[in-house]
Amino acid sequence: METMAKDKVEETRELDWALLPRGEVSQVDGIMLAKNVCNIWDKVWNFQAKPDDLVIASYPKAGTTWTQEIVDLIQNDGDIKKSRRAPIQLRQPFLEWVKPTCSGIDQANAMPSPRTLKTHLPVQLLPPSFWEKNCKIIYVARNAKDNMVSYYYFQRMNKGLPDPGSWDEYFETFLAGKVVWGSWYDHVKGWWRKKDSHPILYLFYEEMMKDPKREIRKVMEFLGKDLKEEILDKIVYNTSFDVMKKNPMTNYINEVRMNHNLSPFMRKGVIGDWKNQFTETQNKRFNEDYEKNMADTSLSFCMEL
Ligand SMILES: Nc1ncnc2c1ncn2[C@@H]1O[C@H](COP(=O)(O)O)[C@@H](OP(=O)(O)O)[C@H]1O
Ligand SMILES: CCc1ccc(OS(=O)(=O)O)cc1
Repeated sequence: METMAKDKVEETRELDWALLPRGEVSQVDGIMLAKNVCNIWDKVWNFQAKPDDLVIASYPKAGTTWTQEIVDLIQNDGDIKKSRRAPIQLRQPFLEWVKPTCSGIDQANAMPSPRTLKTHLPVQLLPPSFWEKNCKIIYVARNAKDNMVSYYYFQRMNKGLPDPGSWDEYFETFLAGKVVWGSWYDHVKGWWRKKDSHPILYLFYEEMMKDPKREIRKVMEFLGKDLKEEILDKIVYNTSFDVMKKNPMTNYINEVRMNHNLSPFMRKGVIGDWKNQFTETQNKRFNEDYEKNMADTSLSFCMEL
């Protein structure tokens, strides 16, 4: 009986999701953003940062939630109970996201300091008061191939974003930068340049995978904290893919616009998954495009182990 009821709930959820319309998009200074964000752009742009605000910035699907959970655990001295107090999107408002009931800006304005805020904005669209107040920023970047694959599956399951179409179509859309939050190239390069003149800790998903403790220690030092080795080990464990996948507070489980049956929020969490998705022709075409677009930067990425 109980199982049947559960099945019914699942079925209803699936139906509700199927009937939901896709989020519309528009542009701010040539960058594609959700239309409801563009509609309140003045409010986003004029957001008043405070000097003790911390920003976690990234291109979508680069390891944002992972970094957010690491930061929250460091801020709470590794206390799991405290970090599980609420879903990640309530603990750390998503600056440029608007829901029918609230916006990230309203959430942030209602929050006591010190605040940690998440954004996917390209560097030129970050509200100027973050620069004026000299706020600390953690940026996380991921290699473009895996980032593209992850974003494709996320757009499929998230009705808040445009329908990605087929993989072959999406491959071209992504390379052309015609996705929400703009071109991957401009995003990672723009934030990379900015770190020379602003307190930005620039992290890489691949380095976090290879040596999570080393990267978590970097974050801890950047935040001015000094935690014991055993606390660091606890944070490494609790922010591992397997543990975070089971954590209801890091999986957007109650987000009605996401269909986790189509693709879970914590999908694979590996380096090099692109090899299961790219055709040989696509890989060749990608590499040519990549070389051209990355010729003017010292940034480099690990694409496989
Ligand atoms: N603790 C963790 N370790 C490794 N990867 C993680 C992780 N938590 C989330 N991810 C991966 O990060 C991506 C989501 O990034 P974001 O939080 O920016 O949306 C997903 O990638 P995949 O789709 O490749 O699995 C997700 O699985
Ligand atoms: C539905 C709100 C939402 C949540 C997360 C998003 O991106 S990411 O997972 O942080 O990369 C986008 C929209």
